[in-house]
Amino acid sequence: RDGMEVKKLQDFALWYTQLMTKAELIEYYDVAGCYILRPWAWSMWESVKEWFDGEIKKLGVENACFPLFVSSSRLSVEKDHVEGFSPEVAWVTRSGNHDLEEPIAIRPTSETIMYPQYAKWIRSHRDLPLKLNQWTNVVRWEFKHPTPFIRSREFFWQEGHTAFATLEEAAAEVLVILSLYQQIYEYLLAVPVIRGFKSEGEKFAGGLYTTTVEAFIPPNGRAVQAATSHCLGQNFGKMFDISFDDGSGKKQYVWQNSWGCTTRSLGVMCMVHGDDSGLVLPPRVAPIQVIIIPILGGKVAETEANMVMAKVDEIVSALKLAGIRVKVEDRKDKSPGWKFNHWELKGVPLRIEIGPRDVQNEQFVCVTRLNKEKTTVALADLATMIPGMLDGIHNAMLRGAFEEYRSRITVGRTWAEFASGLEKANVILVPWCTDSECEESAKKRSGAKEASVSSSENSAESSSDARALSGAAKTLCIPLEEELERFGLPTSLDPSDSCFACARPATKWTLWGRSY
Ligand SMILES: O=C1CCCN[C@@H]1CCCn1cnc2cc(F)c(F)cc2c1=O
Ligand SMILES: [Mg+2]
Repeated sequence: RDGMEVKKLQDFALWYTQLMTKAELIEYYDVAGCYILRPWAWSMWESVKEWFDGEIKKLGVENACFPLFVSSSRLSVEKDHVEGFSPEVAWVTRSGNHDLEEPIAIRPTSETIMYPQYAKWIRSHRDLPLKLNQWTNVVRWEFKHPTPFIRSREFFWQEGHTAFATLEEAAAEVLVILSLYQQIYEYLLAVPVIRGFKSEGEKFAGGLYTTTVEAFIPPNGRAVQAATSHCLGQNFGKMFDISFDDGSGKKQYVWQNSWGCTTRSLGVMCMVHGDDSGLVLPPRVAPIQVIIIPILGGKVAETEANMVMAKVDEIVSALKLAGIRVKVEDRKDKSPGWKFNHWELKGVPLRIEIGPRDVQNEQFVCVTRLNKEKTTVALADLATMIPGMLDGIHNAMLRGAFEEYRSRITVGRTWAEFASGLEKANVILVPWCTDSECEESAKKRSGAKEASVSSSENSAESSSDARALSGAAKTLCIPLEEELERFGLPTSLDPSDSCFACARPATKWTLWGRSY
């Protein structure tokens, strides 16, 4: 009953929701769209947070904590910043059985909470740059199909909010943060992502431009925005009068950025790496990296059992000394077979099996979760072998996912090639004019009945899941040139190249696809 009951490519949505509870990451909750994050999940968020927090502190970013609540008048300071989002705002209207004078919103993001204070703190160029971040939870009352980690009404994230005297400084930081996000995914989670710019139609409307890291979910061929780093320009400076004396007595508005990465990152990792036996965890965030299972079958004499457990204790201390997160699975009421399945379901990267004969031979058996490969290792080599094996597992996971992502990118130049890429549930790199009208009509045209029906036929997306997620394609990003090179994709466009969707001249290679 405890193992996975559905295969990943058989019904991907069902596989994922089952995986969430069977791997003890999540418990479902009686408020729709909200989930309990159990220790196995929270520990991985803590690993992401520990690494990223260390990196932004190297950049001089300081953490702070602003209030959870925002008054209605404060929230709606700028119409177009909030009006499109207002259906998502959750409100507190009562305390006890008394209505509040004025309803109070729960923060969906913190610009309107932080920036009036920025205006008070920033007066002179000497007050710049101001670089604050906060690790918080936010609430957005989404109506789309909730999915653990991927889309929930409450989620955890960090939100960075920085202010500079010049656009050059802001523009540089946007890309530095974007590369840190790429490292969260590739260095910590072994998930390949493509860095790029959002189109005018997909960017954060309150900002100047938006950069993004886009991940890919092979089973249903959908892309997912994995983190975002916006250059806000002087828009919020003008909105909140965040200005400074530039030293010559002249008043200047600040140039700002804001950037965020959420617990969605954990869902993306589970989707990309999980298999029919359960989670496959990247070693750098695995709460347990090595599980030791002593093999003390019934017939083993007590003296032998004591000998094995003594050796197990030595192994544990050697691994802990090497900084490895290790646990001994020595429950008496579970069989070895049950234990193998359980820790495979939990996704622990390495399993060590050791019985009396292994101890006599001064060796142990090591099983790699990723490919179930068994190797016999000499006990003497333990402390040097294990860290290297874990790095090897990470690199193999990243390489495998990278090759899979690359294999699902169709390069097209015409609408027909674009549509056939969509039909294969791929993402498509096409020459595009970057015109917003063209984007809107191409989105509609791609969502037309015939195009969307076939997507569920060619991917593990069940029909119910296909309904929950739209069949239309949209722009995902305009990849950075170095990303096109890294993926072995075309980088240059001829002046004669026309847009895949309209007659205008194409100006940018652009990634399109269905997305979450
Ligand atoms: O995406 C980020 C990174 C972290 C800081 N914020 C930016 C922009 C957030 C864009 N956004 C996104 N969602 C929102 C939902 C709301 F209900 C609402 F009132 C406002 C927003 C909203 O401004
Ligand atoms: Mg949203």
